[in-house]
Amino acid sequence: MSNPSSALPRSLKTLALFGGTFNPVHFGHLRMALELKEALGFDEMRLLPSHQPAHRAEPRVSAQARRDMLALALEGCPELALDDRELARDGPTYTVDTLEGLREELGEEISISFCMGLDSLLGLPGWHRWERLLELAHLVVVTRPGWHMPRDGEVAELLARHCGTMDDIRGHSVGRILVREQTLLPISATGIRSLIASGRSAQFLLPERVLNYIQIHQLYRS
Ligand SMILES: Nc1ncnc2c1ncn2[C@@H]1O[C@H](COP(=O)(O)OP(=O)(O)OP(=O)(O)O)[C@@H](O)[C@H]1O
Ligand SMILES: O=C(O)c1ccc[n+]([C@@H]2O[C@H](COP(=O)([O-])O)[C@@H](O)[C@H]2O)c1
Repeated sequence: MSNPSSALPRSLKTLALFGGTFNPVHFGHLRMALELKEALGFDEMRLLPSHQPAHRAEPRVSAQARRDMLALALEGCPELALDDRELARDGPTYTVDTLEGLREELGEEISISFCMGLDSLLGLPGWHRWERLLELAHLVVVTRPGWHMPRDGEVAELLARHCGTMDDIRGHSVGRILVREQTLLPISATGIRSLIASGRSAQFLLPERVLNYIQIHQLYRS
């Protein structure tokens, strides 16, 4: 007699990572991570601050301070975790290195998803060894207002080849791209930095504890 459980689709443990400069972390990031975790049912969602962002000028605020603000923001939120492994590596922070390290640590029998806004996906062909990324993880992409799915080019081809569902992500450890429409809060770290630099208030855009940290350490003042 056949085993009925053999007909069930495979279901792996699912880990999601949401990487960013987080300079500073704000409610847009936090809501995006929490909503993704709840809506897609990831077992774990980690926020991953980058050390020396590969593709932009080095932030004036240290990686340690950006990490500390993230830790403050996550206090009292057991749904989201901090993963500060990128801070331990010198040189430019490349996602491919992080994912290779995670694979070495966790093995092949776990589904890993790297989450990003659509703006980040459009820049993917500029990422270091970008073609390797889908051999190490899935990508979960959240559409952002003002940004449109490409109709042609490398990213459009990538989407067509790897497009998948949450069932695919649970059933495979790597290789799918899930695109999700989600309402994002219209908040940006650039906007917050410029408010503070011009002496205005950034209250209600980011957690109070993070704002206090910014005030105590006099960050982002012009
Ligand atoms: N308001 C937002 N809601 C959801 N996701 C966001 C929001 N802003 C940025 N993201 C996403 O968060 C990730 C990290 O972004 P980042 O740390 O650069 O934040 P940012 O606010 O865009 O910063 P900056 O204004 O300095 O570029 C990226 O994948 C980006 O698409
Ligand atoms: O690996 C790369 O080449 C690469 C290039 C650009 C961005 N990333 C990653 O994408 C995430 C979002 O980056 P950012 O700068 O928009 O906050 C963050 O985890 C970065 O390390 C990675």
